[in-house]
Amino acid sequence: MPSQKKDSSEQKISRHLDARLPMVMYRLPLETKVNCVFQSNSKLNFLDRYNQKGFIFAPFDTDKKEIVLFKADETLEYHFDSLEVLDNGKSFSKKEDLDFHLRLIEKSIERIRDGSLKKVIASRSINVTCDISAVVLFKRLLQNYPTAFCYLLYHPKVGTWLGASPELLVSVKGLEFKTTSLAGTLPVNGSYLPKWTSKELQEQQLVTDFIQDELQHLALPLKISKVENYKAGKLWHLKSVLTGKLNSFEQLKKVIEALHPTPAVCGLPKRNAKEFILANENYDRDFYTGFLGELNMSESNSANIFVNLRCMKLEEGLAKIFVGGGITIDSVPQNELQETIAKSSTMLDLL
Ligand SMILES: C=C(O[C@@H]1C=C(C(=O)O)C=C[C@H]1O)C(=O)O
Repeated sequence: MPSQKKDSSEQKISRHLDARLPMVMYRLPLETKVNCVFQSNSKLNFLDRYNQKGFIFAPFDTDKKEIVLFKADETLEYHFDSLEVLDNGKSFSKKEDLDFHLRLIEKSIERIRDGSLKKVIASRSINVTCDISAVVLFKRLLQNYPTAFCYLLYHPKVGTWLGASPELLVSVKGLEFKTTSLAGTLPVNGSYLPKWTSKELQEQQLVTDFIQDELQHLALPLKISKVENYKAGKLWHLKSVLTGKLNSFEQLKKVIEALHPTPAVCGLPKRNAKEFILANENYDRDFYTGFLGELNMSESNSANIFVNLRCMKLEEGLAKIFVGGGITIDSVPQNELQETIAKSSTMLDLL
């Protein structure tokens, strides 16, 4: 793109951030176009109808906190040039409680053994010192994760969040909709394909079955693809794509309410898993494992909503990174702990 246009985009973004006004920058998977949404006042708006236009940001616990809507008072697009050199020096210090997380995993397995849960996602937060600007971190995200949904958002009443999500919650175009079942994690090992065990295959199947059950109540003719390997940064996941047709765009609300939080980020049965998470994790998930994305931005009756994973919240001199993993009857605690360490590298590699 002509550098003059890019400079003016960057100036606009800096001016908006300096004025402490709400804004979002995001790039859809495999695209180079970066979309910017600027809200012209600092009001905290909440979503009431899914036919509104803007960018939505939902917490994990939608019973306690509402879904934030960034209004698109002004929008701007530019193309990210991946040849920008964005070196990082890697100097940070990390604070995390690995023992607590190991105990949480063990407790999760106990609950699964006693029959009150079938699957639960145990997660944790890691505090890392960070004095890099949010915009620079966002550029590194764009450069490192071309296949992810990358975003940076700021709202004076919500904070600064950024992430590279591998997981589509739901996309709609006209009445056609798509969702994904993503679960099971193994580290990428050179050019070798992942060797899945029954643990990962089963935990991903639980997610697919849940989506199928939930969406059947909405009378959607659902097509389910074969399970495939899906690479997200340095991790492999198992993924199926589920597609169907809505009766009307208004059904999107019901679809999202039926799906969120899926057993990829919460567990089964949904209510017991959520209660277990809220009672036993030692931090507030806030917007991690919530969902976010564009609503009616490119055309009417369209949406591209992702699960808020591989993300962090920036605070004064600090990055809070959030990571979790699915625990099932076959989980080995040390392996599950290692999985969260591997997942944390998606954000740590930027610092
Ligand atoms: C919960 C996270 O990831 C989710 C859990 C996965 C798993 O348990 O294998 C895989 C992908 C995501 O659905 C996370 O990245 O924090």
